[in-house]
Amino acid sequence: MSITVYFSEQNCLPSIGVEPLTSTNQLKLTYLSEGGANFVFRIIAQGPGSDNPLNGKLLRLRKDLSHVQSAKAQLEAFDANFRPLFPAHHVVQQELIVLGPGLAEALNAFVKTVSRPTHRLDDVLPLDETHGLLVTDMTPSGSEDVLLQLKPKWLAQSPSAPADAKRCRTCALRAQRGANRIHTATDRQETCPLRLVSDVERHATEVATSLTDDKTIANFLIGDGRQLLVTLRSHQEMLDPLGALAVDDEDAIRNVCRAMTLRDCTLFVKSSSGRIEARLGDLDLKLAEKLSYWKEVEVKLREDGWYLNVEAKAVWAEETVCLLSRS
Ligand SMILES: O=P(O)(O)O[C@@H]1[C@@H](OP(=O)(O)O)[C@H](OP(=O)(O)O)[C@H](O)[C@H](OP(=O)(O)O)[C@H]1OP(=O)(O)O
Ligand SMILES: Nc1ncnc2c1ncn2[C@@H]1O[C@H](COP(=O)(O)OP(=O)(O)OP(=O)(O)O)[C@@H](O)[C@H]1O
Repeated sequence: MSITVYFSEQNCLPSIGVEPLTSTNQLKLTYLSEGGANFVFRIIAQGPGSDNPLNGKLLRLRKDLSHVQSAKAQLEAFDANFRPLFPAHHVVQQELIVLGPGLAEALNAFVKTVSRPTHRLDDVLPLDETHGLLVTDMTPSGSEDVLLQLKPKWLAQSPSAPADAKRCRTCALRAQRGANRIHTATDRQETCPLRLVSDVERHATEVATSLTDDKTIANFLIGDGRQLLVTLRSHQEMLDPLGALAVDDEDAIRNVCRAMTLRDCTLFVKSSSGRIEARLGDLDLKLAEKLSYWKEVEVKLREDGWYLNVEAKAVWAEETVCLLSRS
């Protein structure tokens, strides 16, 4: 299932709409996926061999939800906070695209016809958004291609954790949620981020091979890709050296938001014919409204013994995954 759209350049910006203009390329959009904040569409040329000026890019369009920023604001935040932190080839690139009149209405009708997560069926595109984002397409293109999509999460311990912790922030939260039978996608991976970036090769290798059966990707994670993870870790640490519980001034809060974004971003690793492309995505700046929630999480992890693995007897389980509990 697809929807036909027309591509053109307007004042040096790419543009798509539902009305053909002079010198336009006819393209098709198919629904790829969606999250809590955005819809993601594939962009396909109309016929085999046809020119696709947007080849290698996906269309990411924001949802009509109050917590989601406009495309321009998303791009500004990305440029100001994250683009400078990593080499360009290691980041999912973003650029603006103009949305023509009637496109949002057409896409809202289109997404009603495709198979989507049931809990997101009420989500729609806003009718007054003038722009979308073109992002680097990390989906596998050939049948031999393999994609690993993972959240590296907290690559260093939380500064709010006790010094003698037996669990890192990611493992502590997983244990706490697990006691309530709640498991996020990251929890289900059952990995410890500290082990992934451990200097002890055995730890990093075990985590990498548990994340993927693809040898080229596993070797990348413990080889050339390690530098990217270590850079990510150092930005997480530098932006939040004190922990959410200790911050109160505006600059520090802004940096915690940046650090929390880097602790929740996605690493896409694509292997095509032995070649690796690795990029960090989902670098959408988190908003300061979440600070009280992050503080609350830290207080509970500390007070209820999740960091120290001395949680209440009824829910106690010996920690076996976290680096801090292993030799
Ligand atoms: O609380 P965490 O560390 O599990 O991270 C949340 C993620 O959970 P997961 O990575 O799956 O374990 C969670 O991911 P899912 O929705 O579970 O896919 C969100 O990314 C959440 O951020 P936001 O509320 O959407 O801004 C994330 O919340 P924050 O990073 O803002 O705390
Ligand atoms: N650049 C990309 N390349 C390949 N797949 C992508 C890309 N960007 C997004 N996706 C796919 O689309 C899904 C939803 O996209 P995305 O995570 O950007 O949505 P979101 O609404 O911002 O998510 P969240 O719920 O974290 O706010 C991703 O989980 C991923 O599978």
